[in-house]
Amino acid sequence: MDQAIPAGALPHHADRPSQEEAEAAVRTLLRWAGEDPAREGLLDTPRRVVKSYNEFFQGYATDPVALLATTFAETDGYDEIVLLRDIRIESHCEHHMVPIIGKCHVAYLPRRRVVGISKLARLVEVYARRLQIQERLTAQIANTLNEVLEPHGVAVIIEAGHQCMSTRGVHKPGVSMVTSRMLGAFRDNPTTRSELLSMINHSSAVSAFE
Ligand SMILES: Nc1nc2c(ncn2[C@@H]2O[C@H](COP(=O)(O)OP(=O)(O)OP(=O)(O)O)[C@@H](O)[C@H]2O)c(=O)[nH]1
Ligand SMILES: [Zn+2]
Repeated sequence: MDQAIPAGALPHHADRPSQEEAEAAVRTLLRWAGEDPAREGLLDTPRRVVKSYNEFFQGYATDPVALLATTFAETDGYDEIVLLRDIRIESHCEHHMVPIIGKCHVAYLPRRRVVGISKLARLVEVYARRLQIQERLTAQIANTLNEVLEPHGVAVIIEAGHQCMSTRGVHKPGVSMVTSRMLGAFRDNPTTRSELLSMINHSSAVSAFE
């Protein structure tokens, strides 16, 4: 698991700045940008920004390991790939604090137990709602799933656009970054890996079942 930010870390520690301090910091940035924080349209902005940050960074308040605590053993021996694909990713880049938007595929090969599928999406959410680089986001999801479920294999693939590359800096819209973390059978067995890739690539039938 990541050394700098352990999966179970809850960085909402005792010296966390108060709501008032966070709002004052937003007023400082508004003044820095050339604005008057006292004008009518901006009076509520610090409160809204802090509320938004609370949502963007919710992931620090949840223990990802605890999310995967409920598992099911009555699977009649199901031991094929379980894949949740096209999970929307909304994260923020830790260098510029601007959005990373994309999608994520999470797969595992169950050993004995399976986890509720919503928990896979929640796991993605917990790590995405932190300041991230895409490589670490990918690795954290895969490592946590691997350590908690101890499956035969785990695969996480993320494709995302980084607004720090499209709306500022190098200004290259339409560029996506693709990262993957393959563990166990997905790493060692080419047949298992290519089965996963064909499952990811076949056209979706989900609208027929929703
Ligand atoms: N590897 C990786 N790099 C990222 C990610 N998100 C942003 N970056 C890059 O992080 C780098 C930060 O580089 P710096 O040179 O310190 O920052 P900067 O001066 O703002 O760089 P520019 O974006 O090139 O203007 C940039 O190259 C970004 O494109 C990510 O998820 N993974
Ligand atoms: Zn960035």
